[in-house]
Amino acid sequence: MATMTTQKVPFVFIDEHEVERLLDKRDLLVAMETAFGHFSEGPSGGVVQPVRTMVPVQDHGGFLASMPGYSQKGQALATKLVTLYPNNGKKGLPTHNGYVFVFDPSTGIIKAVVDAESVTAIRTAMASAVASKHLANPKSKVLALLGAGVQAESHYDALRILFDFEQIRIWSRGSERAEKLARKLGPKAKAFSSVQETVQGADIICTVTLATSPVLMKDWVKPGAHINAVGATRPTWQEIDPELMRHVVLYADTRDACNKESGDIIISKAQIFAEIGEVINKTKPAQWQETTLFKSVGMALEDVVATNLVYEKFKLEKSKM
Ligand SMILES: NC(=O)C1=CN([C@@H]2O[C@H](COP(=O)(O)OP(=O)(O)OC[C@H]3O[C@@H](n4cnc5c(N)ncnc54)[C@H](O)[C@@H]3O)[C@@H](O)[C@H]2O)C=CC1
Ligand SMILES: O=C([O-])C1=[NH+]CCC1
Repeated sequence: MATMTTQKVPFVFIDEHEVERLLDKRDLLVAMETAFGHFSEGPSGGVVQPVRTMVPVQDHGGFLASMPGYSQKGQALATKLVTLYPNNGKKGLPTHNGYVFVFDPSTGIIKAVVDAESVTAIRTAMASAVASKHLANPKSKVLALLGAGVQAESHYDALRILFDFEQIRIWSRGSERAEKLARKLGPKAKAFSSVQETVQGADIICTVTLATSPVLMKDWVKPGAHINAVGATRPTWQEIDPELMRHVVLYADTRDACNKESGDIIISKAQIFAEIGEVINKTKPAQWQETTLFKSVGMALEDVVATNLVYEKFKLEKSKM
């Protein structure tokens, strides 16, 4: 065996509690907006992010996703390994599990292993917040959450940074979970038993379910509303009525991934108008007075940006000890 001349620095392990403590949501909002701009700039933006690999684990109804990404301008390199097992919910287990592996881009040496469940919850919601900042009415007062799981709660946490909601309406298949979340979010939140009632008149609608067929219908959506469509990340899965998909001004986290992975886009044949990064770069307009929909399937870049912030904060705290 070859002898090593230097000792590798051991990597740190950062669990979900530390992620929640270290990750400042306002910092993440700014960092993510900047990174989306870099992504949609093309090669000069310095982002490398292939469309992820998804391995179906068919006999167990699950998926393993491998999501590497690099931001040259942010000097951040990471890869997430995450599983999606929709049936885990029925067993009382988390439906998304995994870790983000954070590397030093100058040496390729691993610096940290970070809990992916918490990172995914926070960064996905923050991507929707960035989109809502540009695509929703700034005076939005009524938020509708379809789904009452991890993403429903993190979406409320992220969006309330930007909007002063008067009502938070929650629907979930199985009303118990919606009622539980409504109690947790406080007096402005209320559980509803029908999707139509939940979304009627809502300014911002977030679809954060594990549905595989449409739950949100065109005629129920107020003209000028903004929708963050976050679930249905497989080519045969849908959350949104195809009529609605064709009727909205459609924005995406990334064209390539959404055209490959989003059943809502593939099945409806709806055309993506712009990436959110193009709106940020002002190369495409934010048509926020129209009915808009931001389709996200998830970007490695979001994990790269979020874990870089977590690690830098961790290092800063360590240096002061
Ligand atoms: N776009 C992105 O970047 C990301 C998207 N996701 C997706 O967001 C969605 C929500 O994720 P989590 O909140 O973490 O999941 P979760 O398991 O915590 O919650 C799922 C929610 O969907 C409901 N649900 C389950 N099956 C349903 C069905 N057939 N019809 C209607 N509702 C159903 C559950 O009752 C629950 O309220 C999932 O589709 C997930 O894969 C998750 C992470 C990142
Ligand atoms: O981006 C992501 O981490 C995921 N998108 C769908 C399942 C997990």
